[in-house]
Amino acid sequence: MAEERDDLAQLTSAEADEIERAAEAALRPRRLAEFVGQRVVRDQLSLVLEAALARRRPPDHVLLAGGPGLGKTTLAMIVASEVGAALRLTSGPAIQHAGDLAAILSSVQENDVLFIDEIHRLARPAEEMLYLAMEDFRVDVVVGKGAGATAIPLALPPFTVVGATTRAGLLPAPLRDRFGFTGYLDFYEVAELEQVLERSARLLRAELTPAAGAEIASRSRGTPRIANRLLRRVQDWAQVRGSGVADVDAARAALEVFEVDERGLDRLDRGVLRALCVRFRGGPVGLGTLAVAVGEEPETVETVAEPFLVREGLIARTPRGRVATAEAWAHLGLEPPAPPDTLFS
Ligand SMILES: Nc1ncnc2c1ncn2[C@@H]1O[C@H](COP(=O)(O)OP(=O)(O)OP(=O)(O)O)[C@@H](O)[C@H]1O
Repeated sequence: MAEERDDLAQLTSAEADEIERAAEAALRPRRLAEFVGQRVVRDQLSLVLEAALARRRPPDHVLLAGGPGLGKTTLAMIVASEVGAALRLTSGPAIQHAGDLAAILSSVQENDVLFIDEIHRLARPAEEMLYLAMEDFRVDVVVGKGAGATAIPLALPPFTVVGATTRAGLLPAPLRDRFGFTGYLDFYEVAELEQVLERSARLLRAELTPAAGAEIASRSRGTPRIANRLLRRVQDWAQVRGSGVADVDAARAALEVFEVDERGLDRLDRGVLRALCVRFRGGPVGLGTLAVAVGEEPETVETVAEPFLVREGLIARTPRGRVATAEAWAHLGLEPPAPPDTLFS
């Protein structure tokens, strides 16, 4: 019975994920000119793509590094559409064995853009196969097993790999070196997120007031995916509980329902801060211990919550671990513990 309930919960969350993905896909900009913000990466990429078009050659391999939801997949799709190429999508975790990658590579067509999400999670043998494919446009297909196995070299047509990673530091240098260009995506400014929201509201036919756009943008953790998601929740609130217009009152009410505070911190962010301050008395504490305390994977805490909390000046990373700043205590409305040497003075 409990198992059945678990299955049901899984199914509904999988369905919910599917709905979120579809909603996200509908809002993706298709051309570089529609892509808001990230001026440096946009300029660099536009140069790489224009040069490739002028030479009538596929663009150099591109690596996109940056936190979740900052636009890596969107940019990969834009690379393909700007050069009129077909896009093929895969991801590091989906490629368990070198054979999986060999199958993908051997079906690549000339000029294709092969997008590999979470490329830092590729298995080592697949990584080595990818170096060769990226550099020499060749893949060695192994036929047979054991002592009788032979590698048959297969020439590949010229194509472009676009890799995406939330953790560029984990990529081995030989793989990083095979990319002709690396674009680093950073958090967005509030004004840029306002532009993202204005465009999304237009596509969703939502009536979003500029003040509500500003309110949502300032609480979106510098991330377009979050801005779009919050917009949909505000639209829900406006339709169900409000006047239909996504105004600033609807925005504030909806964000309260969804537990996004005035600085944009969500449940996970606050959970991390609270654990750090209350349970570990402000730290220093290691990432793994902190992750266990909030019931999350260390990678989730490190890539999703921490970069934003560090940028906001709420957490500091020290060689001995994470520590809460004075601002973190103030944000939670708590008093930091007195330093030990003042206890007896
Ligand atoms: N610069 C941008 N302008 C407009 N919309 C954007 C921009 N960047 C991202 N978005 C929107 O944010 C959503 C998430 O973007 P995307 O899927 O490209 O992020 P990602 O970096 O690939 O995330 P992940 O690492 O989780 O795969 C998309 O729906 C897209 O529409």
